[in-house]
Amino acid sequence: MLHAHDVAAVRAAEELAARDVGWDALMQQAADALAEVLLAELPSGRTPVFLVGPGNNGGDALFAAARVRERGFPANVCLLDPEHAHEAGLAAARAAGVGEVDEPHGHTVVVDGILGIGARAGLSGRAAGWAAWQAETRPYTVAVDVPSGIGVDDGTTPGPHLVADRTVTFGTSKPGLLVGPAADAAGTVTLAPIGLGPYLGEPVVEALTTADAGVLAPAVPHGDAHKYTRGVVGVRAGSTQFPGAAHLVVAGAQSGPAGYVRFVGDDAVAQQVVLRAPEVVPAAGRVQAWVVGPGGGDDAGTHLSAALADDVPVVVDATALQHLPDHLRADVVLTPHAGELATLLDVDRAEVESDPWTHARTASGRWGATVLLKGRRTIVVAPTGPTRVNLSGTAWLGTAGSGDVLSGLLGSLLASGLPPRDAASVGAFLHGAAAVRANPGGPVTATAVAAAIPAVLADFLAGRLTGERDW
Ligand SMILES: NC(=O)C1=CN([C@@H]2O[C@H](COP(=O)(O)OP(=O)(O)OC[C@H]3O[C@@H](n4cnc5c(N)ncnc54)[C@H](OP(=O)(O)O)[C@@H]3O)[C@@H](O)[C@H]2O)[C@@H](O)CC1
Ligand SMILES: Nc1ncnc2c1ncn2[C@@H]1O[C@H](COP(=O)(O)OP(=O)(O)O)[C@@H](O)[C@H]1O
Repeated sequence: MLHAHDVAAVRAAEELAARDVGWDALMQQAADALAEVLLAELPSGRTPVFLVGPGNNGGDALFAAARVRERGFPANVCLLDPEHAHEAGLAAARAAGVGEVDEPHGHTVVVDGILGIGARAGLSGRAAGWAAWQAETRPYTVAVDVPSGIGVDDGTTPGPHLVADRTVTFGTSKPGLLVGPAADAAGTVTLAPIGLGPYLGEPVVEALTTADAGVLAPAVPHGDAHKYTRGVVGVRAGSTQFPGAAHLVVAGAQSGPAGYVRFVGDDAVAQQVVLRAPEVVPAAGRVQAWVVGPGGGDDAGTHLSAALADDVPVVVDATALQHLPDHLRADVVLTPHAGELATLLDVDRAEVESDPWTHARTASGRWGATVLLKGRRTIVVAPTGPTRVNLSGTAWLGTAGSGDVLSGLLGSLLASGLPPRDAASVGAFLHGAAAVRANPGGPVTATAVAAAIPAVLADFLAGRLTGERDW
């Protein structure tokens, strides 16, 4: 599991760690880790420019520049505010023979040490000018701790900021490196442990990795399992207008760990479902989880009420999202995309896209439900506990019907006994990985994604899942 902590938590951990080892030791560890990445990573034959701000982030950059120079490589520094540069860092850089330039122009490799977690989002003045130059010329850029100018705690980018190819972050990840538009500005994130671990509390954001198969443990059938103990998932989806959605939700439901799929809906649609998927039982009955909404017709509200009355976990997607009662429960998983969440909250889609985490939390708070906000980095917010962000998948997954497959898979995971946060986050993770598996580097259909899920799930359980992301 990857973990991210907010600025207040990092500050508190820093204080505690510094009491034990001293501030200078923390900064030297950060600079060491940064220099190692730079030495391994910087394109040879080009002189990097280290952009240096007034705080400790600039200090890290200065010490790292000194190390790079000491190892025989060229390095220039460019000070945002020479009067306020980190004193010891500047002395070290000068002693090592680092060059000093007034402006970064002409450099094709940049180390961004302008601002770190002490920054307010949005750069101004000279730093904003550097951001504009960087956006125009696109030098290869490594950010120190965070790209300067992003919203570190919320993942927003309300003003000028740098865009990195790689970010070397210290101690723990930060929410802004994982969620929202800021995460796109971070590039590939490398975590440099600097000994903060023992001092950090519960993270605010987590992300599953290929090593987290443990979350699926409650869903794995044991020797004496049968189809009912594995869980029954009920599907209330599709309509005569959108019969395909019924097939896709069923395909998603069949791809997961549950042992039994029921379908409840229009008779003609039910007949078609059984023709394509003869394992499905087209009759109401006891279920351990419901999926309601994809391709739903005029009766989507009735289906939602019926599913909620059952007092089992319910996945609410698409049409059913238009019929929410005032209050829901934590085991109800709402699965909007940004447009649907905007409608639910009566805001513009662009507002949701510019600050997805805040909007997902607002919806979770308003309905008391678990919210899975779909997108490039799908976000899962439950009423309590850390947010989960999904880092698997591919932009090819943005294809009609793939959300229907996801809702079916989520229903299966819930029916098999996973708690809502785990079901939603591992469902998004497997769904994204299946899209890559179905056709690495190319287009996929929602049907192909569903077909790829069982093998991806098996590889995940066996700890041999690779290539889960192609971005
Ligand atoms: N995590 C750890 O344990 C360790 C952390 N370390 C490193 O420390 C970094 C945090 O350092 P930091 O606290 O000195 O803050 P930092 O980000 O350099 O900036 C503060 C300065 O920026 C200014 N300023 C703020 N916003 C601004 C804006 N929008 N536009 C313009 N200026 C703005 C602000 O000025 P003021 O707010 O006073 O006006 C102040 O002068 C952290 O990211 C990591 O790299 C490591 O050394 C080792 C251990
Ligand atoms: N750019 C992207 N990168 C990765 N995944 C994406 C991207 N765009 C969409 N997705 C994923 O594709 C799925 C689309 O779901 P949805 O919008 O509900 O489609 P539909 O309603 O057609 O089924 C979601 O799982 C979403 O996270």
